[in-house]
Amino acid sequence: MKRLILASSSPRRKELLSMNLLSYEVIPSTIQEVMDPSLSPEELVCSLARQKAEDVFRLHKEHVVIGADTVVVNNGTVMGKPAGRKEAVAALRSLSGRTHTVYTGVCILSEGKERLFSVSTDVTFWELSEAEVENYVNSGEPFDKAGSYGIQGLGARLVQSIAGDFYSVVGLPVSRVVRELESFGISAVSQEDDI
Ligand SMILES: Cc1cn([C@H]2C[C@H](O)[C@@H](COP(=O)(O)OP(=O)(O)OP(=O)(O)O)O2)c(=O)[nH]c1=O
Repeated sequence: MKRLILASSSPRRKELLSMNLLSYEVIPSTIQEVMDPSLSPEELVCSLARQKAEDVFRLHKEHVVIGADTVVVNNGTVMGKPAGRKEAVAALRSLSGRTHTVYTGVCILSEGKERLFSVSTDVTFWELSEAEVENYVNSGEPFDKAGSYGIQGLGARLVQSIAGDFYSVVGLPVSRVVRELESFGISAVSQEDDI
């Protein structure tokens, strides 16, 4: 039977799959993420998701592999994870009082079959004071996250509203993923199994 492999080191993606799927294995990809400026945000996240999935699929062709990538796009600027404190502070200042878009690309691969798609979600931030930005960066939460915030954590208080899939902002549009996985013969946990 085909097993599901999550080609990701993201604890969030792991959690979101755990909430919804019977079993899977985690084998993070080792690709170097390069932000190609000639690509649209949709093309960029799809390309990176595919590179991650392909990297792991190469050695596990008998299974189903899923890769994903998330970026934040604010006023035309594509933001990944911050390189350090300064970049995190600058990113949060630039997001303050504005609406940005979070793009997550997903690639699901099995022998002879591929599904590649992206999901976009608009997120509006409250106007942030300098103290709020400093305190949030001091929490350490921004450093492993695209756009320097985590909507699922302390970052929740920065967010005024969202339009779209919350879980896609967190790193995996899990309801769409579960539906797509059905066509690969991977089914979700039933309510009975869950209780
Ligand atoms: C905007 C946002 C991003 N993120 C996270 C999701 C992703 O883990 C991360 C974006 O970086 P990615 O490069 O997409 O993923 P990753 O490096 O964490 O993991 P891998 O490449 O091994 O799959 O930002 C949140 O957790 N919450 C948020 O609100």
